[in-house]
Order: sequence, then structure tokens, then C-alpha cells
Amino acid sequence: MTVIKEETLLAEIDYLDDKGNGQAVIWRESDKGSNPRKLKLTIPQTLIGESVQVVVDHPDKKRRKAMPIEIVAASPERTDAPCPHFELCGGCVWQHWTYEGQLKHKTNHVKNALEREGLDSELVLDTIGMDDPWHYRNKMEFTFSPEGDIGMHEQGNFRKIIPLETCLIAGRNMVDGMLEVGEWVKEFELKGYDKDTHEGLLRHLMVRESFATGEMMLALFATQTPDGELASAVDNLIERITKKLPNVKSLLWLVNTDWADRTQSEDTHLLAGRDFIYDEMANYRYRLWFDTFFQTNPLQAQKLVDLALKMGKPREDEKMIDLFCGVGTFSLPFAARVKELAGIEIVETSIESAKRNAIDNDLHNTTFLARDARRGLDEMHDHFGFADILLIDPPRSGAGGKVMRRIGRSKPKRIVYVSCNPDTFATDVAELLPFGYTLQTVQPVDLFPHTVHVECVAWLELTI
Ligand SMILES: C[S@@+](CC[C@H](N)C(=O)[O-])C[C@H]1O[C@@H](n2cnc3c(N)ncnc32)[C@H](O)[C@@H]1O
Repeated sequence: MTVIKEETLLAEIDYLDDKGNGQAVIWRESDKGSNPRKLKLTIPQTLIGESVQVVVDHPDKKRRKAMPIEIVAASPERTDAPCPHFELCGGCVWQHWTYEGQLKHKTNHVKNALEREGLDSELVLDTIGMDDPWHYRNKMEFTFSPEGDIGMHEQGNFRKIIPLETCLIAGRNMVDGMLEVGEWVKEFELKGYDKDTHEGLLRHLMVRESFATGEMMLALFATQTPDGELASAVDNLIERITKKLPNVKSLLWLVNTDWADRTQSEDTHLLAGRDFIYDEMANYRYRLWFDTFFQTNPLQAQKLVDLALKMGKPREDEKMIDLFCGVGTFSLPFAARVKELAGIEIVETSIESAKRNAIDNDLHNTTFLARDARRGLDEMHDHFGFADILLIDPPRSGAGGKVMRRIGRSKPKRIVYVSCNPDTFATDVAELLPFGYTLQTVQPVDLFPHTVHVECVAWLELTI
């Protein structure tokens, strides 16, 4: 067989994969006498129906990834990506798609997930988007390259960092925070961490901003403590941040010497301010530490809370369980409207925070339990009793059959399901139907414009 190292091909995009990349199939003529060979191509930054020219290295393989070199026939939904880093940065994948196009696609994604489980896709409403889908994130994790540049990972390549001059999805003040820290690193010629050699100083910069209170947190993750030879550089960091960014109410230095490339801390040093910031959602006040899970698009999360309240119809004489409650984003507004509320969540610090948030907001009818969902539900059913309303907001992996069947057997009158993954949502919901539940409405909400993610909130009623 003739081995071709590189070939220019014309591909037509059939569909987008779960990472938002275009997918095309090409049948290639092979040597005389043998059947044509199928080549499956993954082509980022393309849209369904587009014809694109790509250069494919080793086209003899069955699957290849290739970047488009020319859009031969563009989709009417194609638009110019406004961010100068879009082509390389792994933060957004769909800036080349009109926002209307993205929203339509997200609605269809939810509908298809329901249909695959034999559920009625007519129940899915149009996705609620943002009026201004930019600068919506209140938390970002930037990474340092070994050379000390600050940025994001390249699309599909966790080893390469794309240095950033801006970011159009992070809150505007957060970008200023990132740039200021970047300048400080260059001025003191500090080195970033090298994942391969496990050498270097700076690993990540986490930036949090409350759009409600204006407070910001800057948290630097490094391999050494901020003293000794680093003392004068760190003093300078404190001075410049305090002077130039007075909204930074929490400046942290977190030591992480682990091989695992996560924003975790073995040793926390408070450089300035307090170790948390205040945020607000639905008129409730929350304390956020560097490791607290909190909804990252507060404007849209507020819509989720409002929808959940509308669907759950809480009453003063009812008991409620909030499963996977985090720090209580849904628990607090519901607790203000029901007789008693119990929250279950696996992360102990989130439960501690939920307890404190309830007290800070003068809510005294809550119980919070740090347990795995399955065990937590059993314990709550024994001590708290069965709930009239159950709200569930699991991670992307969903709640799973065992949890869903426990819920079904406990027969809450109404179930509100908040989901960040339509596929696991549909599988979980299907588990409830044999227990007499009917799915009522599914409302997708776009919390992550220009990315593949879609959140939805739905409710089920016990009808038998
Ligand atoms: C999508 S978040 C929702 C949090 C909260 N409802 C909110 O809006 O802030 C999912 C939560 O489930 C928690 N979690 C993950 N696995 C769990 C498990 N097996 N049992 C209980 N909680 C779990 C996570 O720690 C996280 O806080």
C-alpha cells in the first residue's frame, strides 16, 4: 500500500461531537482492487453543513483531527469570533457561531437526550439565553507556563499554555487581576511550574469576583511558601494589588507540591484581607472560600433559582430535601418558604458553609448533612422523614439509578431536577416514571455561552 504522509481533503461537517467539534466522514480511494477506506475527521471550529478544506497528516489512519485551512461553504450561522485568542485558547469553542445558533443547538441537544430515553421532547422549552453573553463568569482558573506566562490551556492540549491579553468570558475586573499578576511575575522574573519536570514556582491563579458585592479574590497556587527568597516579591505583590485593585478583599498564597495538577492547597497563607469573599444570590448572602463550589454564571443562576421556585411551588407546611445542595444556593430561598429543609452534600466544607450561610441569612429551619447522596438520603429518611418536595442538582455524572429509585420509593409530591448534563438527566428521569411520576416541563438555561454546556431545570409530579 502507498503511504501518504499528508493530504488536502474537502470535508463536509455532518454533526458536532460532545466537545463541540465538527465531525466528517471521507471515503478515500485506496490502491487498485481494494475497497475505499473510511476516514473519520474531527475538525474544530466548524459548523454543521459546512464544507471545509483540511490538511490531514497520515490520512491512512481511521480517525484524525485536523484544523480547517479554508471554509469553502460557510454556514449562515457562522460569525467572526471577537476574542483574539479564540483560535488557540481552550476556554471557548463556539465563538464562531451566532448566539442564536448556539441556543437552538442546545435546545435540540436536550430534546435528543429525552428522545433517546423514550421521553416526550415536546416538554422541552426554548433555551433561555443571556442578553449580553460576554464577561459572564465569576470564577476563572488561569495557568502559568514554565516561562511564567499566564493563560489558558490550548484546545485539546493540557501541556501547552496560551498566554492571554484578555478573556471575553471572565468578569472584566477579573481580567485586570489576571493581567496585574502577570506583570508582577514578569517584573520579578518568576518561573512557572513545569508539569513534566515538576520544577518551577507558580502553578495557577484562581480569580473569583462577586458581581453583586464587587468583592474579588486572587489565589496564587505555588510550589513554595511565600517567604525566604520570595519575601520581597510577595511584599510587592501585596502592595500593588492593594493599591491598584482595592476590590480584592482576599489575596491568598496556596502551596501545592502534589503532582496532581489541581487547584488544591496543603498550606494556606493569607497575604491580605480575609480568606473568603462575600457574594449574593437571590438576595441571600454567601461566604465563598477558594474551594467553595458556587454557580459560575450568577445572572443565569438567578434565573435557575427563580425557575426552581416556580416549579417546586414551596408551601409553609411542607418539608423539603435539597440533594447535592453545595453551599445552599437552592436551599436558602426554599428554606424561607417551607416548614423545614434538609440539605445533603458530600463535601464537608460546603456543608459547613451551607450551615453558616443559613445562619447568616437568619434561617433556622435547616439541617445539613455531609454524606454521599445514597447514604445521606437513607439517614435523612430515618431522622427527618420523607419530603414533600425534593430538589436534586447532581454533578455531570448524574445521580444514578440507586439514588433515583430511593427518591421514587420515598414519594415526594414534586421533584425539581436541576441538571448540567442532559444525557444523565434523561436517564435519571426515566428511573422515576415507574414510581408514578410525570415529567412536566424541561427548561434549558444557557449558563455557559460559547461552550457546549447546557443546564436545565425540570419538574416532575407524582400523578398516581
Ligand atoms: C452541580 S453541583 C450543585 C451544588 C448546588 N446545588 C449549587 O447550586 O451550588 C453538585 C454538587 O454535588 C456534590 N456531590 C458530588 N458527588 C456527590 C455525592 N456522591 N453525594 C452527594 N453530593 C455529591 C458536589 O460536591 C457539588 O456540590
